[in-house]
Amino acid sequence: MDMKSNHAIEKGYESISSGQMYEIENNGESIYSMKKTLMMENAGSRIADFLIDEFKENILENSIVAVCGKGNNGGDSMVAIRHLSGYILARNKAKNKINLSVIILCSPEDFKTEESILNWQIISKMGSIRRLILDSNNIAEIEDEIKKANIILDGIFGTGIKGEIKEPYSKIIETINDNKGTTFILAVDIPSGLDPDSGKIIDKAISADATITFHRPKHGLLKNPENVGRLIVKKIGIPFETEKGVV
Ligand SMILES: NC(=O)C1=CN([C@@H]2O[C@H](COP(=O)(O)OP(=O)(O)OC[C@H]3O[C@@H](n4cnc5c(N)ncnc54)[C@H](O)[C@@H]3O)[C@@H](O)[C@H]2O)[C@H](O)CC1
Ligand SMILES: [K+]
Repeated sequence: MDMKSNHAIEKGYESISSGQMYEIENNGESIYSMKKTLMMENAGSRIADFLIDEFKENILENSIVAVCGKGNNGGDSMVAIRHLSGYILARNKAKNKINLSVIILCSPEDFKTEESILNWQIISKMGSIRRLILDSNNIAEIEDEIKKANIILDGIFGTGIKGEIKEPYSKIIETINDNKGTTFILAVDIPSGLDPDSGKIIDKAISADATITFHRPKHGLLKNPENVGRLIVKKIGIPFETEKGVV
């Protein structure tokens, strides 16, 4: 669903707070045994489907770069790249190296959740995907990869953003924004650096062409069209019953 404006809010897509979203996710896992790995898989596949739908055959040639933080926002983005790799390789048999890369702005040991560790393990075994890792690649290489991208997945921060943005995240956000106009910037869940509830820019934030968010929009996404761009909301199979007592 595309939210053209704040008024086109259909039943079941009314916005919620990030706290309510975490409660719903935790209900999904604790009451309905819907592991977060399943939620992440569905989120990542919705991102891939959106890009395939948006770019059609051009997706085969585009350089797509996922810029990942160490939280589950980065995890969603890694899932998306895996789905895109399968789609592109199936159509590009001649090419064994496709134009997909994953940049992780941390060291692999920094991944904490089962779901993001698992998705890094999968990605790190896929020869079709170029990987740049902050603690082994220098910032210039990472910035160069970002500058060459036709499509950037902003997977740096989602609802877990807190306080001042530390380096090198702040610089990377700037580098991504410098590409606006020549690169399609898709924010995963929340434009990184935006407060998910107030929509305020904490100190620096991604200025996205579009934001794809999961389950329901968070309040802040309806308050900052400048950074959010086109808002797409995708359900990811979390049982509706998880909202009982929360929404
Ligand atoms: N809503 C759903 O159903 C699902 C949401 N998913 C995705 O999960 C993220 C939230 O994941 P979480 O790990 O809680 O937070 P982030 O990915 O945003 O991680 C933040 C990460 O960054 C560090 N950090 C926070 N503030 C700063 C800062 N100011 N400077 C530097 N570093 C910072 C912090 O330590 C964390 O590690 C949500 O947005 C969705 O994208 C699920 O994957 C699928 C279901
Ligand atoms: K993001």
